[in-house]
Amino acid sequence: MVSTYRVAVLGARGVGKSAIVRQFLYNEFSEVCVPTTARRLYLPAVVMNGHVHDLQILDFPPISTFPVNTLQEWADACCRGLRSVHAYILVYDICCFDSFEYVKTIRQQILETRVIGTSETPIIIVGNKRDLQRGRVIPRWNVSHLVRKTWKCGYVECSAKYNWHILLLFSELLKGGACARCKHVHAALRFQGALLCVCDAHCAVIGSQIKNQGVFSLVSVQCVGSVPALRGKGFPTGPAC
Ligand SMILES: Nc1nc2c(ncn2[C@@H]2O[C@H](COP(=O)(O)OP(=O)(O)OP(=O)(O)O)[C@@H](O)[C@H]2O)c(=O)[nH]1
Repeated sequence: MVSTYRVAVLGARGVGKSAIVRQFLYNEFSEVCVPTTARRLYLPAVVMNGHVHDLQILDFPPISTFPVNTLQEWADACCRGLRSVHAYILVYDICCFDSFEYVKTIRQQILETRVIGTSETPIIIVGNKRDLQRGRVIPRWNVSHLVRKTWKCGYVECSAKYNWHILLLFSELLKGGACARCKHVHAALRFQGALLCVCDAHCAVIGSQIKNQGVFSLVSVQCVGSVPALRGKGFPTGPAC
């Protein structure tokens, strides 16, 4: 069966967490700032390098502290599921020093409180709003060196606005985590060279843009129910299907 890979997206207010997720899933971007007030769950399925992965992407509102234990995690509705994810995407705005400090703090708290046996949980640091490069507050090399060499985390800069490096970000994430766990995936579920996103919330044909970013291609974003080859293969389908 396809294994589910749970990913949490965290960061300070307004750094572009939701914009990154929505650009990845729906190829859309809005200049309007709508603050996230509750945790949002997205359930895409992606195919990468011939393997199907069920993803759970959890877009969290800014949290004040990472929950230190399960009790605290479940007492705060905004934090639910945060400690048990398989990977963290920590987003900062390259033009906002405080948002990088936030990422630093949350990363430290994750390390200090992480569940025993999850020491390998990957953390990817993301510098968003790369299109506003002129307003960058910390030189790229400094951040990249700190994150890669000292923290031993992945580092990606992207622009949700221009859909720049968004696929790269998710491909890095899958390469570092989900792909390593999916060696058992059945050959019948292989679809070469395609990345297919299925969102159960919308469950409709969303787009058919072809993108090539080396590691995988986004061939079409559509409801699995409308892809004959995938019917009956155990994929999640929403009510509209
Ligand atoms: N220029 C530029 N603006 C961006 C980019 N990504 C997001 N924004 C803008 O930044 C603002 C905040 O984006 P959101 O995606 O709502 O940020 P967020 O981190 O989810 O916000 P909260 O959940 O409320 O903390 C919006 O006005 C977006 O249009 C980007 O890559 N470039």
